[in-house]
Amino acid sequence: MSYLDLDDVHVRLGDTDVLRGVTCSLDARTVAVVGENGSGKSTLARLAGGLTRATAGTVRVLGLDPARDAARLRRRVAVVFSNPDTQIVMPTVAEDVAFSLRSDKLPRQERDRRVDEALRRFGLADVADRASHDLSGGQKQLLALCGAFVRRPDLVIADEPTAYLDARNARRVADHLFADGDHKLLLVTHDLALAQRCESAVLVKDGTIAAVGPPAAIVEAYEEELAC
Ligand SMILES: Nc1ncnc2c1ncn2[C@@H]1O[C@H](COP(=O)(O)OP(=O)(O)OP(=O)(O)O)[C@@H](O)[C@H]1O
Repeated sequence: MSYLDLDDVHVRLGDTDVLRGVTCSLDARTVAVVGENGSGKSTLARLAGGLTRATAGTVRVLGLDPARDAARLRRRVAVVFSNPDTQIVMPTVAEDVAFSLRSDKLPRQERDRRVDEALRRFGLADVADRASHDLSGGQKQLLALCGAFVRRPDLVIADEPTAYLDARNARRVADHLFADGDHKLLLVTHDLALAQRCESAVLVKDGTIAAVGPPAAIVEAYEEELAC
């Protein structure tokens, strides 16, 4: 079943028509979103995450209407951006991960168990009590991911999550995003090798979806376009 259904969706921000009549139905477990700067990729990601509203058209994310089911959507969708500093809110690493579970109202023991498990999985157990803002850039992005995954989301939306990372940390972050699990992944990226790890890809052009298909074919079409 598709988890992102858009029907003739328009998004107008200020005096710009950022998305113009987007229709698509995405059901692959991992989907890359590629396209030139300013084409509308982040807006598409924010729309899917319920962070930006459609001006017109129909949006369904995991079958939910973001305009009516915002709270339910927030529980099931996690969004990760390129700059982890914008997502770290608590003084220590462990507190920051626990903060992600605040609305789940779990018993304290269960919450602590889930935080410990997530810290171990993301290689952050040794820095659990460190000040969040003292982490390296790579560790901060792992912390942002850890906070996203500890909630066990059905859909992870990652907008250029490896943009500021060195090759080793970029690989680590990507491996977590692609790790086996029940979550779907919508990945906005300029890293075309990373895009090709996805099962499907979307090419965004001038606020519209120019093509959807196997990543190799979409990347080839995009590279041809860039060469023009
Ligand atoms: N809040 C806003 N108000 C007005 N225009 C906006 C706003 N947010 C984005 N835009 C414009 O919408 C267009 C698409 O932006 P978006 O960030 O979705 O593109 P993108 O494909 O993700 O770009 P990049 O690859 O550079 O991150 C750009 O022209 C941008 O300037």
